Amino acid sequence: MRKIRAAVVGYGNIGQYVVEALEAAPDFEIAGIVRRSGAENKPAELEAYAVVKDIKELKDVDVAVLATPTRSVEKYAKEILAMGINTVDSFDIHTQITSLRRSLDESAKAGKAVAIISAGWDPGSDSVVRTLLEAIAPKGITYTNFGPGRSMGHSVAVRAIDGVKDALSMTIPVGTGIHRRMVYVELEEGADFKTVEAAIKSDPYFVNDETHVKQVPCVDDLNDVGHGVNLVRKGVSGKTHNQLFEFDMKINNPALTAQVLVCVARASMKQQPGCYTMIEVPVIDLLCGDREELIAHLV
Ligand SMILES: NC(=O)C1=CN([C@@H]2O[C@H](COP(=O)(O)OP(=O)(O)OC[C@H]3O[C@@H](n4cnc5c(N)ncnc54)[C@H](OP(=O)(O)O)[C@@H]3O)[C@@H](O)[C@H]2O)C=CC1
Ligand SMILES: N[C@@H](CCCC(=O)C(=O)O)C(=O)O
Repeated sequence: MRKIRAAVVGYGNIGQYVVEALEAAPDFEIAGIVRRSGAENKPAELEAYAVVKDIKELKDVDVAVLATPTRSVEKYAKEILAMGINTVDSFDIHTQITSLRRSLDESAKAGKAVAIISAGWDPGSDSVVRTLLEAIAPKGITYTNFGPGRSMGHSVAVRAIDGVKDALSMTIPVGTGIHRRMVYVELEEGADFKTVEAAIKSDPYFVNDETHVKQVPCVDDLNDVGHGVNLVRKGVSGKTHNQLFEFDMKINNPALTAQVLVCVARASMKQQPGCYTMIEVPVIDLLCGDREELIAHLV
């Protein structure tokens, strides 16, 4: 069996776990890792791999796993799709997903490649669960309650603000799909706390939620990448009320996000050119193995 050759773009929290998930997958091999600094200060665990500044320096890449900040996804995806290489990402600004999908659909078709976007756990695997629950109880309400836990996306958005050395954004569930954001910031020398606090509260990641910003001497002393979700739908199947479904998980956030990225990287190899979200991809395509055996085992 020819293995799928994957490149990992960005070696932060998610990127490190993507490398591990690719190493554990029987049908993948790592073509290399793309970093802004290239091979400079190459981490010991990447010794066996090519670490480069530009994906063009890697050979025969089938799919690029974008483990970059969400706000950099579109730029990287457009460049890579134009080379005819598939891309997968975990873009998580929910209100911008349809416009990213339209934009990357054009790029993917032009490059004769496939993009699967917003494929982490939320958006991502939770989106598939929400879709299934809505299909089996078409009328009703779904509540997605996160945490408590570290939101990587919110923490990345805060770290990008001028004057912030490190940040941790904790998502606290207050019930019925409403969340409080507790943001812990370590500031650069001379940075003004009030200016940073105002920038955080006006960022689209935070603007609609109750947000508290606290200055701390060392974010690393507080850091815990655990997270989770309690997703509940109560609704109506046919004309029958009171159908109640619940999906619950407690997870290591970057490890789960990375595993979802790897399974959609596999699925990208089986789609026609274009851009897809996870709910548009046949779930069997996420799995490795013989189709009939999977059906016999899972159906
Ligand atoms: N949908 C979902 O469920 C989830 C989505 N996510 C998304 O994953 C994204 C990445 O999270 P995380 O791994 O914690 O982020 P990190 O900041 O730890 O890693 C991102 C990496 O991308 C590279 N990079 C490329 N361009 C930039 C840039 N302009 N600024 C900073 N880094 C850049 C860097 O790697 P290098 O130095 O090697 O170039 C950096 O380390 C988040 O933005 C979040 O939205 C995360 C969890 C769940
Ligand atoms: N996109 C999140 C994962 C889902 C949880 C969430 O959205 C949140 O904590 O706000 C993340 O980046 O960690």
